[in-house]
Amino acid sequence: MENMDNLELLEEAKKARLKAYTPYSNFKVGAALLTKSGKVYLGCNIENATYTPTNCAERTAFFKAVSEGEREFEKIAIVGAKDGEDANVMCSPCGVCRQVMMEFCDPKEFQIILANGENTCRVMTLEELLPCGFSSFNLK
Ligand SMILES: O=c1ccn([C@H]2C[C@H](O)[C@@H](CO)O2)c(=O)[nH]1
Ligand SMILES: [Zn+2]
Repeated sequence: MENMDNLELLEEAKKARLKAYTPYSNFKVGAALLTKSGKVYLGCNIENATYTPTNCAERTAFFKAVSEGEREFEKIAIVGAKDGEDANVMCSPCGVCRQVMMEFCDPKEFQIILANGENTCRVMTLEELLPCGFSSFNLK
């Protein structure tokens, strides 16, 4: 699936969203992460009764991929909404997830695909979502 387009990736994110474990917020998120080699890793949010250990969909997808040896990423599609509401509403990644993306992605190249109400999407670079981000380059 090397040339997977943004709408196809969004469809994968919607499938991932069906697996979300959200008994506390009822806000379900799905993410589909495309590697440079063309593989797709899906993630959903996973909540916890003590709240803090909750993992976002985006980080689930990244951690699954990284734990399988992946290090190079092209783009991620994200869909999120309350149960029973339109999942094509724009759900942008939280600050913690943006920082995790910063660890593995070129901020000028990595694309974040957000769905909107018409099921078309807005595409932003990581740099646009996390300007002046801190990364391993700062520690060199
Ligand atoms: O981009 C986002 C924003 C929120 N959440 C999750 C965390 C929590 O389970 C719920 C409400 O914040 O949505 C994500 O997975 N990704
Ligand atoms: Zn997050």
